[in-house]
Amino acid sequence: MAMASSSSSLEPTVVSSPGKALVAGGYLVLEPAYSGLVVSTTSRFYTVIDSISDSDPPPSAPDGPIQIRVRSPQFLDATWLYFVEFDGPDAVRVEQVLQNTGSASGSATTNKFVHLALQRTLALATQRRSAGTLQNSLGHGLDITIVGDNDFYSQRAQLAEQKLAPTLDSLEKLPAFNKTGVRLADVHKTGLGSSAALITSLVSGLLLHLGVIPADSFLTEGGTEAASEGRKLAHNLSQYVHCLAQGKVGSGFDVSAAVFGSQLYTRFDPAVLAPLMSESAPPNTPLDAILSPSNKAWNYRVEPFKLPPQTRLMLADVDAGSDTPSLVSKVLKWRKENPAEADALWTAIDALNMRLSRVLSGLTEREQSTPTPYRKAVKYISTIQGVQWLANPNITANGNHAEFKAVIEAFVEARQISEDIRDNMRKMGELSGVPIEPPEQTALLDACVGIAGVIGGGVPGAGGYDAIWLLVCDPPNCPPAELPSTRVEHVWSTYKGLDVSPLLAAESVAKGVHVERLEDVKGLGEVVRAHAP
Ligand SMILES: Nc1ncnc2c1ncn2[C@@H]1O[C@H](COP(=O)(O)OP(=O)(O)OP(=O)(O)O)[C@@H](O)[C@H]1O
Ligand SMILES: C[C@@](O)(CCOP(=O)(O)O)CC(=O)O
Repeated sequence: MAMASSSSSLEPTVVSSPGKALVAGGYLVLEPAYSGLVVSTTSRFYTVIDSISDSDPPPSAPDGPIQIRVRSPQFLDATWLYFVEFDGPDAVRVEQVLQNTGSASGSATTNKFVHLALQRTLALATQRRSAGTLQNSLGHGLDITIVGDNDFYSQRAQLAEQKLAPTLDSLEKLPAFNKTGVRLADVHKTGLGSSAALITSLVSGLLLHLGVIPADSFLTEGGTEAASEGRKLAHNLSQYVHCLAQGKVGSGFDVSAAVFGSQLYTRFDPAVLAPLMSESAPPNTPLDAILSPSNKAWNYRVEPFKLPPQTRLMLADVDAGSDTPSLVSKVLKWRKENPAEADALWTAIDALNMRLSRVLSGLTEREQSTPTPYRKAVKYISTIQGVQWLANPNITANGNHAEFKAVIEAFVEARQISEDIRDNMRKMGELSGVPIEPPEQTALLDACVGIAGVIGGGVPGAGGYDAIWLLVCDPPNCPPAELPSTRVEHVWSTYKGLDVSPLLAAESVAKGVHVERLEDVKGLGEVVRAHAP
């Protein structure tokens, strides 16, 4: 791979990556035999990397150690300072300088996700460039700001403080990168994959800023085949850092979505990371040979996916919360103890998941081949409940032809498949004693899929109590009051039994991690400058 010159310009390096919702394939996607359908979101994580300029030398002596200052301005006590020490030609250490932040608690916090991202990225950088070149790229050091769109963290308290109802309009009124008023350890996350998006944007930004990958690495789009070597390296390194920070090797669908965007994802064999999974690995552990895109052991598969035109993903944060790792361990324990029954169930669910992916992709093809019947069909079904979509015996009258009916039949099939997936995921939960779609979520989802214009829905990822997803018709030029999303919002805002709060996130059409311009991102320049050292 051609080395790029480091971006030692005064311009900051700004990189963003999307959040995610695993709409089909929870638990199955942990095994390479099965795939998961993951939608990347418009809600994104942003990393801004500035070089500490000569005019702003760090507090230590001008020729003191190289420093990396990291800030997360949305949180209290979320500033971390690191010293960078080069131990010989191919080893680098990144040590946190524990400073009294003057916080109420008086104690400095640590952040394993940030620390490991810095440490392992710089280690890889010294193995791809020379320590000397890297030291030049680092200069006095780096000033890094990381922020996530408001969706990643519950905004309930902020809405209540401003006496705003929990609606999409209210969420739009909140400041970008809103302060949470709490420490990271105390924030209510919403399940969009903050750690995966954070690590992907931070690692990708560092690789660019330090010239380890070419400046155009994230211009190409598409899945693994079309992706650049730089994007693939960012993927492998982000997967490694994320697994190390989380202390386990999950399926990696969240990092893959953060890197490549919406996709049908098939995991890599976790054995590829085994040699590196010790946090105490020596600073000069050889990373490049294992993490390089040329290492065929990275046998993940990414098939680009997008939701059908004129439909919209809706996500809700259900204020009940679940502990994903414990759900996963219980399901996998049951699967191990009941292999025959589990295999049959996994096979049935996988068949439904793959059909859902094909039917939704088939609808996109129909919009391209018969745009007018497609758009008329979406407009028609957006006004009536799913159970009535084929009820009209004269559906092909009044100038509507077979293609019109065929589109509606495809939407009916997508609806039926998502209901069948729900049935089987509930069965997985009942058999393993895990609340994957507990009764409270079933009641909420049943109420939602009965709304006119709603295609289907379910519990994303591991399920539990903390979120639901819906796919709804979203015809253009439709009065807001007649949109299915408006009807859904009303049901959510008046729902009794669970506290259901919408997220602004929709499906992102951008393909994963990409470079941003500071001035193009609403509120980002202000939040960076407001917290400049
Ligand atoms: N804005 C941020 N700045 C710094 N670190 C963050 C930020 N947001 C999240 N993190 C890091 O990510 C960790 C959360 O990772 P964890 O794996 O526990 O959750 P997750 O599965 O990514 O959560 P969710 O999917 O709900 O976002 C936090 O403990 C923190 O270390
Ligand atoms: C259960 C699992 O398959 C999905 C977890 O998804 P989520 O974190 O609940 O969005 C675990 C994994 O894929 O790593």
